[in-house]
Amino acid sequence: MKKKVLFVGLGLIGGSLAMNASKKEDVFIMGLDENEDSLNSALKHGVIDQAVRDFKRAVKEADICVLATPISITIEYLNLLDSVDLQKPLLVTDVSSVKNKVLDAANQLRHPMISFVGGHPMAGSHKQGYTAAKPHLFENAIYVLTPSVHASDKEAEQLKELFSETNARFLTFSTREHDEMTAVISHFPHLIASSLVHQAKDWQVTHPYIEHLAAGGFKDITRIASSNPKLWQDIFFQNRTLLISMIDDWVEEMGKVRTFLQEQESDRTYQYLLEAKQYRDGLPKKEKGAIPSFYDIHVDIHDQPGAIHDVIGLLAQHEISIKNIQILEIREGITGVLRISFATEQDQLASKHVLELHQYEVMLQQ
Ligand SMILES: NC(=O)c1ccc[n+]([C@@H]2O[C@H](COP(=O)([O-])OP(=O)(O)OC[C@H]3O[C@@H](n4cnc5c(N)ncnc54)[C@H](O)[C@@H]3O)[C@@H](O)[C@H]2O)c1
Ligand SMILES: O=C(O)C(=O)C[C@]1(C(=O)O)C=C[C@@H](O)C=C1
Repeated sequence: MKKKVLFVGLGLIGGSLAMNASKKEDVFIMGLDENEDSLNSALKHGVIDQAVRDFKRAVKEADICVLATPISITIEYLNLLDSVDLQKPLLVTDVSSVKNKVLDAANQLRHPMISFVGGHPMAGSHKQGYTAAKPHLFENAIYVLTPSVHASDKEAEQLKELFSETNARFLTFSTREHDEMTAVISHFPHLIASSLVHQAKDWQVTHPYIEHLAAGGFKDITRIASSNPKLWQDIFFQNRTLLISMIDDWVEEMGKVRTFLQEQESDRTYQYLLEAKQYRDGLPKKEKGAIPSFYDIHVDIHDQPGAIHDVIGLLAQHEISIKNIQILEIREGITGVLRISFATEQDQLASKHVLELHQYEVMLQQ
């Protein structure tokens, strides 16, 4: 018999995960989303087998429930679970970017049929909604698991199996470790990106031309400031305490740099920049994932004649040679994805640049 999986929230993350789970022949997917357009599209594309609207009724039928809504809503759904008259075991997971309050709610569940293993795929985008979902979003990404008190390795293995098509790499951390690391590497950088945009906006009052000078550097470092503010408001408040202490550390750090400049300490300034460069350059580029990767990019293309030819043609014009090309996904009526491999990082970056100049959406696979 097929395993029944209920996805609550079919946005960027829920939709992308459902696209992967739907590749499994032994899985029947139910989808629930307050956005009717997302539900209908997911049904039409075969990403879900059934659209449902009543959470309590649907969750009774499910073997696994994936909560992929904004974090505060995920907690509301978790709080409903004890009042459901479950007749069979239910494995619940989530995708929330902050784990503390989610795990508090999960650990408080008393229903003997429920087990909970928290999940957080460490990949995403500044875009939102089902239309931004992509099956390859998590390829070679880290997928953090944070088990609750109501879970064993068996349940974690079930999730790894359900999401094996993502080609993500699963790692288990405690809630605390997870929230501290994501505060440093994801949430605080987001806050800084937004603050840099505010600074530019303030300067624009006296320097109206400033927006036209925004080139690669500013755009690279502030891309994430274009994300959904509602989602990030939720993330900031869920990880509020850690973020406050990181703001204090940052102010102290800036004070240090300010002194270097004030006191004209050019050697220490150089050393500061050098150490940052060395750490940044040393970040792992190729995590060993399930797919052996070269220097890959993923390019979104439209399902229309000549689409692949156009991409290859552009790269050929710029004398960038391709080592391998693969169609990852083309479903009728939705964007497809090409994976293109290069021999060198230089070719990888050059191809991204060329394709983006021609309005293609390109993701570097690192
Ligand atoms: N965006 C990212 O980069 C990213 C990455 C990893 C994890 N996450 C986490 O994933 C979760 C979802 O984020 P997302 O980026 O997919 O957002 P999203 O806005 O793309 O998707 C959220 C979905 O939840 C639906 N929804 C909202 N309220 C609902 C309700 N009460 N009942 C049913 N459906 C409801 C929305 O209609 C939408 O389809 C968040 O918890 C976030 O922390 C986000
Ligand atoms: O790539 C982006 O746009 C993201 O912001 C993705 C990102 C991140 O890397 O910080 C954001 C939030 C998540 O919880 C995981 C991943």
